[in-house]
Amino acid sequence: MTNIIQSPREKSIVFIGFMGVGKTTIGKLVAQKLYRSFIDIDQEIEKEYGMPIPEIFQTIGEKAFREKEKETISRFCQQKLKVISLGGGAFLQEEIREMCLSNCIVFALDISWDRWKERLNIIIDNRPVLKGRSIDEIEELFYSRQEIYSNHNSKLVTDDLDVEEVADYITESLKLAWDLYE
Ligand SMILES: Nc1ncnc2c1ncn2[C@@H]1O[C@H](COP(=O)(O)OP(=O)(O)O)[C@@H](O)[C@H]1O
Ligand SMILES: O=C(O)C1=C[C@@H](OP(=O)(O)O)[C@@H](O)[C@H](O)C1
Ligand SMILES: [Mg+2]
Repeated sequence: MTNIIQSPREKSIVFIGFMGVGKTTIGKLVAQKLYRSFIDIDQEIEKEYGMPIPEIFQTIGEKAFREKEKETISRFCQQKLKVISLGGGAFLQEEIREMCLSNCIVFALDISWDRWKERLNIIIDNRPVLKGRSIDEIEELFYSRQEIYSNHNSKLVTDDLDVEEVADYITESLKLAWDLYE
């Protein structure tokens, strides 16, 4: 896909990373700090179907969800000046990786397995992909997904940072990079 957006300052910012790392929370905060509109791809799909993600998985199945995910990302990643948070499985699709990397600034949020484990209880109910898996299977999934998240323009390990600190760090580093470019 060709890069239709020229100036780095205008490019939309896309957050990627494993489920529960903070893409939705941080994306919303970064959007506020940059005065941009925020798009959460899962929330867009939820609006369209009028039901939460676990019910969408149950009703249409994961394959159809992945198609809808691709179609929704394709629509938003071609727009400029947005902050867009993807679902953690989106980057499994090569077409999604390509369209985001060619049009947007892709920011990976990373976390260690030990820290992530502490978050499992608060996120599992809304993550159908984690349901019914043992902790060992989830650990395997966590590590097997890491390679897809290495396709990024920038990355931050969030282990020792609260959400405000993460959002501030990202906002400031983006502004610095934009100033250097000009
Ligand atoms: N840096 C952080 N420190 C502590 N808790 C966090 C942090 N980032 C996210 N969280 C919490 O983790 C949970 C999952 O965050 P969410 O934004 O939904 O992640 P994702 O969109 O990547 O699945 C939320 O309860 C959120 O408040
Ligand atoms: O990693 C995944 O396969 C998924 C991640 C979820 O988004 P979050 O990463 O925001 O939890 C959501 O898209 C769906 O439950 C599938
Ligand atoms: Mg999310």
